[in-house]
Amino acid sequence: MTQIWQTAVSDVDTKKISVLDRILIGRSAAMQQLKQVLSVVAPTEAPVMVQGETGVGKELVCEALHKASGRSGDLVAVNCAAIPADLLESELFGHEKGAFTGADQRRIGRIEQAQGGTLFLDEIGDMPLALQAKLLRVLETRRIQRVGGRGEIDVDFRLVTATHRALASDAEAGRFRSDLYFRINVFPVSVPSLSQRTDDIPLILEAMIGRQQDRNPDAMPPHFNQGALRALSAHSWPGNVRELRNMFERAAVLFAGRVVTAEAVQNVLLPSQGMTSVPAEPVTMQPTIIAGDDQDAIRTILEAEGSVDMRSYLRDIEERLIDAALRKNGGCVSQAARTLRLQRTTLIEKMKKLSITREAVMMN
Ligand SMILES: Nc1ncnc2c1ncn2[C@@H]1O[C@H](COP(=O)(O)OP(=O)(O)OP(=O)(O)O)[C@@H](O)[C@H]1O
Repeated sequence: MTQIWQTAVSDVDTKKISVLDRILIGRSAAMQQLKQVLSVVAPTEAPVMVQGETGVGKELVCEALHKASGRSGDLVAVNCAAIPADLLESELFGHEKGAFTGADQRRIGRIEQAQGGTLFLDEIGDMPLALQAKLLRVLETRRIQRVGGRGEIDVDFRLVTATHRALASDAEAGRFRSDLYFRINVFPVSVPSLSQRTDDIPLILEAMIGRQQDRNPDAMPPHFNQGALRALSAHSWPGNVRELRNMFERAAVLFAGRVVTAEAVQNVLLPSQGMTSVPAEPVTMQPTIIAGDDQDAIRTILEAEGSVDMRSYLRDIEERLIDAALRKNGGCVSQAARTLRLQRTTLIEKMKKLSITREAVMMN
């Protein structure tokens, strides 16, 4: 940390740190440094660009930043890569009734919804160039015009962005507007990868067990012994905390109420070295690949245990797919249903049955 930063963070607000601690689990040096930086920048209006590998917790950092900001409005998240380019403008800016075929009523866009709060533009590197120009204008004038609207509306929101792309090189190559890049990259924040903070794994697992018990107080959590924790620390975690969460969800089904050993980690929970096959977004994979991945684990567990609770296993897979589809589509149930190739009503029924709400999914 530079001298300037040391001076800035020496006076951090402990209340803000505790808000950040509740959301961002981890006491490693890398996480503590990140939380100190966030506590300084949270109450300001500076646009923040969150950088980091896939699954590292960029969206969670945005949530933490919003909660610690003291802003009274909502946190509104838009995944620019998940919304078709031709719909993104009206999603962000809203539209007036009759603005285009199918616009049978006025719709308030996400930017207006973030009034007084925080607008999180995830995967901003995937935003079409024409829309980038419109966003730049909003950031400069703090006004928007709904699609098909005449008047301008004042907007007050804090912008947080994230991307998996190398935006600086995209800007140099003309794939991303460099003026917008400089406007949004006022405060870059880098989230450390899980392999840089393996000390945090036990705490994160503890939090996951706590969350599982909140959801289902009768669930018997798996217990990771010291050997298992050492095996988890030695793993390379290319999918970061999302990969850890997926591993935990397997453990919760396959080792409910039982001890997880190093052997179980290596042979069942993280069977291939490096685990490069772990999906960043399980929902984007073909069903046969999901089945293939889990098949090895199921075969091993059947050999070791003689049985597996099929209903609970299938329920877990359904929950994971619905969770991932809702996240991928920014909480929109109709789009999530399309992603899962289900009728909207079927998805709603399944969500009710599994006690999944889009609000809970988007908050986690
Ligand atoms: N420090 C943490 N403590 C607890 N859970 C975490 C932490 N960091 C990430 N997670 C969990 O890991 C999962 C992935 O996090 P998130 O979606 O924020 O990652 P991301 O960096 O935005 O991923 P992507 O680049 O793919 O969009 C989420 O379930 C999140 O709750």
